[in-house]
Amino acid sequence: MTQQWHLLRNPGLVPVPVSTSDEAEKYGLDAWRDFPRDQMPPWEDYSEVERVCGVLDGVPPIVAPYEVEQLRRHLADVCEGKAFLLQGGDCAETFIDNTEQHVLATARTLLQMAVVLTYGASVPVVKLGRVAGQYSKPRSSMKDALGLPVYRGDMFNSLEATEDARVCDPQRMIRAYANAAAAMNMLRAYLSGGMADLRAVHDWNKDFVRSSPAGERYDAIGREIDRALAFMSACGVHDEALHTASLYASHEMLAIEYDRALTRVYDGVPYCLSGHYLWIGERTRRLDGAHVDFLSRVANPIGCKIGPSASPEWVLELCEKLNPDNIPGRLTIVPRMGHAKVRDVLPPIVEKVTAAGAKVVWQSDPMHGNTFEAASGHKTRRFDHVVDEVLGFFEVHRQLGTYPGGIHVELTGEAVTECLGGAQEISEEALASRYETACDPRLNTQQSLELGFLVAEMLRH
Ligand SMILES: O=C[C@H](O)[C@H](O)COP(=O)(O)O
Ligand SMILES: C=C(OP(=O)(O)O)C(=O)O
Repeated sequence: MTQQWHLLRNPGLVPVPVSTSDEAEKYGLDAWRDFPRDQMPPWEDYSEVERVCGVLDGVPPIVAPYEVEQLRRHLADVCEGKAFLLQGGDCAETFIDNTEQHVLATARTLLQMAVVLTYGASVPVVKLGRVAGQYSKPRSSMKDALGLPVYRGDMFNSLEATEDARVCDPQRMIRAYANAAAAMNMLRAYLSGGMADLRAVHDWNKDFVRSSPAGERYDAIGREIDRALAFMSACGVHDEALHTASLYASHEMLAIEYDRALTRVYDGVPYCLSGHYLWIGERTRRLDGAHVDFLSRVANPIGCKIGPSASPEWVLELCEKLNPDNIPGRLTIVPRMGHAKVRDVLPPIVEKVTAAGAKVVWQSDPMHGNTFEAASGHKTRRFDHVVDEVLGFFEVHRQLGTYPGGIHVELTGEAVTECLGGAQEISEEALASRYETACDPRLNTQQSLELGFLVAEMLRH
């Protein structure tokens, strides 16, 4: 199917489920079923999966097509160097942590980072949460350290360490849907109801600058933002944009049955409405595979992670497959090379894609190539390595004259101790004190804000 990108002509028109197999065939929405599929959950009874999907086929989706289009247009601005993309949130959202406190803390941290990044980049920052649906995880091994079937995310099984809890249960897709819908509902309400007020967000940042051991370094930017806000207020600028913000929802598109069940056709165009933006991970990006095929059929903006083994030729083929009409904002390429490799591996990829004229957003994921196991057995990352990978990503783009469009980080708005270093100097010994992630280590609030300030400095220079 050729993508039919268009502005939404009638926002009141209702998207409809793909109810007949003829219709699904027309859009190729079930073609993925015939392709090789990595990370396939070991369902015990596929007919139960189909029954659950039958329920999800008829529910109201989590996001609306006009929002998806809005995000795609914002990402087109990123593609053209007129905006910057900030994406972040839990590695793995869990049902138990889907509380107001947890979800709003993530949103608040993203808003705080976005303010300093907006100032550093002097362009709007597009905010994309790993929220309201990040419930599935690709894994490197099928067994965990205890020899149990591995945890695959709350969409599939439970983190609890028993054989029974690790059985993949299709009913969990219904819980994932309900939790995602509740989180999205609450985020919309708070973000349009005062939480995103620029002055309030800046005040939280001032608290951070006051309390951070590295506060002195960030004080200058904090004061400059203060002056800019005072200037705008003196000029009588009271624009709505100063009080509200849009935070879009994203998740890894791993549970294809779930995302397919939440796909609707709107005005002749299929949208996957389980989230605004979906990405394909490093472990499921094969060109002839089910994940790439499914995302090639829906009109959402999408991303693909690429690790150091991705060749320039392969990345170009991926661009042709996922964005045949070369629509700006449709495709984001997310290098996650590791800080020691990014400067060597990324340049030929960016050169090849740029020379071919392929329009993509380049976004750095400085987390996934920098994971290692501490002596205590905790999976961790060093804050310095994270910063260095972003720096390397910026250096590559500066040298090539291309645009470093954004960052994608695993973070939480809570004071966890999962990543080493930062101004708080979290040590290996301290990791155990608040190590709460269900999968990979996240930057805590302070480390996230510190990263925001450091990236703002990079953007200014
Ligand atoms: O978040 C990404 C992956 O799901 C994660 O890094 C896999 O972790 P594992 O290597 O422990 O399976
Ligand atoms: C699995 C993830 O990343 P990657 O595919 O890059 O390992 C992720 O971002 O959750």
